[in-house]
Amino acid sequence: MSAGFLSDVEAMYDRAAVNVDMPDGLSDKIKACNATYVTRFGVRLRGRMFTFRGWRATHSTHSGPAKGGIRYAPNVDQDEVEALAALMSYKCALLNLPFGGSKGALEITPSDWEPFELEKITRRFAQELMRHGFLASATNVPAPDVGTNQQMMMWIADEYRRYKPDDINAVGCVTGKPVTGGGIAGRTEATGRGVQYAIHAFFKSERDRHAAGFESDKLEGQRVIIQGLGNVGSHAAQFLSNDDGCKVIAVIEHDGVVRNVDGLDIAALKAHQIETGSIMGFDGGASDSNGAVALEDACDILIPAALESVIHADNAARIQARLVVEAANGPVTYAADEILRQRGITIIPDMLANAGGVVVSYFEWVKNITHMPFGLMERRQTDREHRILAHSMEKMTGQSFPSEHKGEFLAERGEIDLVRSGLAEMMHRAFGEVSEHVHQSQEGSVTLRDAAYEIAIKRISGAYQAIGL
Ligand SMILES: NC(=O)c1ccc[n+]([C@@H]2O[C@H](COP(=O)([O-])OP(=O)(O)OC[C@H]3O[C@@H](n4cnc5c(N)ncnc54)[C@H](O)[C@@H]3O)[C@@H](O)[C@H]2O)c1
Repeated sequence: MSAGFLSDVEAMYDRAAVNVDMPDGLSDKIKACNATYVTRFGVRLRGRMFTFRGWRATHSTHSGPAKGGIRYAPNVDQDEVEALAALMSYKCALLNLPFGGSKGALEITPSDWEPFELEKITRRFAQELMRHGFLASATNVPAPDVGTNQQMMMWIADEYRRYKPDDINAVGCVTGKPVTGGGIAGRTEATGRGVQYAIHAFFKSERDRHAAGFESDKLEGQRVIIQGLGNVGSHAAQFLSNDDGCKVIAVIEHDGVVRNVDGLDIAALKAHQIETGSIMGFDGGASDSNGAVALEDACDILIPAALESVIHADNAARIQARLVVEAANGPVTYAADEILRQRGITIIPDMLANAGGVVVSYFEWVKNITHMPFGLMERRQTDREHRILAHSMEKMTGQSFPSEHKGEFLAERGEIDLVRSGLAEMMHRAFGEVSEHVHQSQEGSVTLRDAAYEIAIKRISGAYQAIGL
């Protein structure tokens, strides 16, 4: 829990909402969280009863179902869940996904429990959610977040399926499932992949890149610092170093930081973390138990991918990165956002930077409720497409391109290719819209964050006005 997370999200909303033309009172309606369900349930374990506390907040249902992850952490609270649910509403609206926003949490330290105990607790939590209308493919669809994974999503889907055997869309009640359990290829790494695509889109945009002081559009050699080597952080770090040639010079975890100015081997560091339970002591870099201070190390791109409110009024003045990419939700407080803005440091905001997860969750949900395989698509060229292709081949090769070759132009693409290309397209399109909005506004006064909020608020307001609200 971080004090002020909800009020920070609301302050960011307010700063943008004044620029959106809305009828009186509608702005307050959009900002408010519709409903938050609090549950306390008992589970018999280790010969006694343990009571757990959980939340599921539905921020908006302007478009349905409400979508958002479930977090397992020891220090969660209602404000945190409501802040995260609000961010989900804005993220889905920005990406033009047909979802409202929701988020859930369970107050628990997952590592304190054996897998079979976690299964019992998760299934019991799922029962509470479904009984109270906070779980179903048509109304409320969770996904993984901090402390949860695809196994837990599968337990939730299975529990729901047992409870509602007559719901033909049962498996679509949750996303982020294993592929063999109705999931979709590429979901596990989707948020990290989306972070990479958001950075690609930024570097492709000359005006945004120049405004942040990046001359070249090359990512190769850019010095990156990542906080959090969990699902999102480890995938983003791997993609940026392996595919793009970035140098990940520091990885910060809850118990310290590992640095290497020549760039860390992320796969080896992740293997070390899995084996020992910590990144500390990795022999491919220098470990230091004072992790938080490494956010202030010199670098080009800083990627907080762990928790909210880690860049705040007390350290924002010392951040040296030129670009901050919010892979985590809410890592920059409202006060820090103002300081970074004044210092000319660019932020790719959370609702854009980490939207890859919900985009691919959307693909998974569509696959589940349509009961159609996603991908495995065979597409035959139309005659016209074939003629255009044949003509350009003739021009390129100087050879004639006979029509009997037509049969060779079967395009077959698997699920992972479709997921990746769909994600890339949606991330680039969303970045383009946000960037365009910034540059159509008065230069300097509107940031990428303001623009993202304004676009999202406008869409939600349009949906509410369409039903006469
Ligand atoms: N999983 C998703 O698909 C997804 C989608 C969108 C946004 N997010 C956001 O990304 C962030 C990370 O989520 P995740 O799914 O990777 O969680 P995760 O549990 O897989 O990983 C979080 C990592 O952060 C580390 N950590 C915890 N406290 C820390 C601290 N004080 N300093 C440094 N590291 C610390 C943990 O040890 C862990 O390795 C969260 O803000 C989450 O809401 C996740």
